[in-house]
Amino acid sequence: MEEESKSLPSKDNFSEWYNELLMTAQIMDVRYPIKGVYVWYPFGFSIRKKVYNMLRNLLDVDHQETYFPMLIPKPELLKESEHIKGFEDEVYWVTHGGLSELEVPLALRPTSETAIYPMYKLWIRSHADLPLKLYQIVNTFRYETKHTRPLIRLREITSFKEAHTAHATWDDAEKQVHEAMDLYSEFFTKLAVPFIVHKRPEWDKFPGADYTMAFDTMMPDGKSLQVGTVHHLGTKFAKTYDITYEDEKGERQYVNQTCYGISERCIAAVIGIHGDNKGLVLPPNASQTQVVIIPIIFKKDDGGVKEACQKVKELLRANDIVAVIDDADERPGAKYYKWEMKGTPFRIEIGPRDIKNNSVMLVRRDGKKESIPMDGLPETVRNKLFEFQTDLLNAARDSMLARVKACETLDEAKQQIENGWATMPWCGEKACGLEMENAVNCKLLGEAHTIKGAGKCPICGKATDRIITMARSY
Ligand SMILES: Nc1ncnc2c1ncn2[C@@H]1O[C@H](COS(=O)(=O)NC(=O)[C@@H](N)CS)[C@@H](O)[C@H]1O
Repeated sequence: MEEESKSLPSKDNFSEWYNELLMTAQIMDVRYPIKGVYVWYPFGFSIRKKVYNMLRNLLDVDHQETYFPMLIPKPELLKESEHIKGFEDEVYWVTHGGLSELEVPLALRPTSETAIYPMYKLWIRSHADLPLKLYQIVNTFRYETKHTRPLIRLREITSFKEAHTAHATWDDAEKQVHEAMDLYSEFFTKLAVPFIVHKRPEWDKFPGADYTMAFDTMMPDGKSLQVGTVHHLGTKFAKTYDITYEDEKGERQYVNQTCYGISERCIAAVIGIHGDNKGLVLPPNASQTQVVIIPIIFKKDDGGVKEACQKVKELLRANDIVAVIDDADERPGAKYYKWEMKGTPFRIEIGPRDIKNNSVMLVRRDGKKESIPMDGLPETVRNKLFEFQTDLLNAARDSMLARVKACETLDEAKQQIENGWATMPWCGEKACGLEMENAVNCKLLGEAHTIKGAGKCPICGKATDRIITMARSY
């Protein structure tokens, strides 16, 4: 495919840089003729594949993967009133089969509670069937009216991982909420994406949920990106869909449920947070290729360089490190540019001098360059890969936390969210919360366990130790 050789705009203009990079690095093609619907380039899809395989491996420890229908009959979708209130203006409808109008309109799943839970009713009979922990990775459809953007706000969400669990008691479901949060923490840590977990305010929780825990990360423009959510659903859906089980005493009880979702926003976060003016910077767990080997040949006789490259590639692959040799007939500099644009974590340069010293030149994507001996090469490279992932995460976390600031007044908060997040005391009343959102023109992300403090609610003046985070959001 034709590589776009255009240079990137500066990352200081994040939105322009982000859009240009998605095309130049061949992640997603935004030219599909439906708003909010985009096309994966094969390279972008290789990132998705790597990232979602990692997510599957984490889930498959104690979940089972399955697949539910995309089409949902209107009566099923409308059953849970709070849920449908939250989604009715986002649902796409299928009204015809060929030339004939359908008797019952069918919704394209915006999320799959209303497709799955009628089946859970049929599948769950006794406490022995619990806990039931299933997930699927599917496309979902939401008629988003806010600004659509590839990987961030799509109308066809192409990589929607949704897990749906059922438990005997509210506490068991609460335990599952925490297990899901631990799994998400591990997943985002492996992607070197820092996050703060906020409990969403009552008025912004998932429609039909008891409460919502959200994983929020900060994009370079200071806006928050909700990259994952975990919802405690209590018995609301169980009562609506009559999902009951027979307990040990033979009595019928409603199940308690949770659901938790991650979409391709996790990839938007990796690209946005770690990328630089030369292109993508991919943590090893997000990149199909971890090391590209570049032969440095000056004259006809390559002095054994080609052979050495082959040996290094085989050595690394034998140790589960994905290495490729770029032996195209191109100047090394042109190769560096190409692989840096694609965000490959490491480059190994091998020239006659390296052969003589029995070493290779290891260049880390962020520029760190060092000569390492051939002896123990795979072990050294593996350690360097892990070091890179840790350095990326620490740098991103430090930069995010440096931009979260405790503010005394709403004016100060308004100023602060121009380029970061503000935290302020909040009495917990919805009226005050909504007034804070209006005054600062932002979203209240909610309260975070990790953010402590005390003060007076800026609206009603009541003393409180509840601290809330405010941010501009995607
Ligand atoms: N239009 C969208 N484009 C891309 N990602 C989205 C979009 N809408 C939501 N998401 C992502 O999908 C995650 C789950 O969506 S959700 O509405 O919060 N939760 C659910 O749908 C629940 N059924 C859990 S799967 C969100 O946390 C967000 O990261």
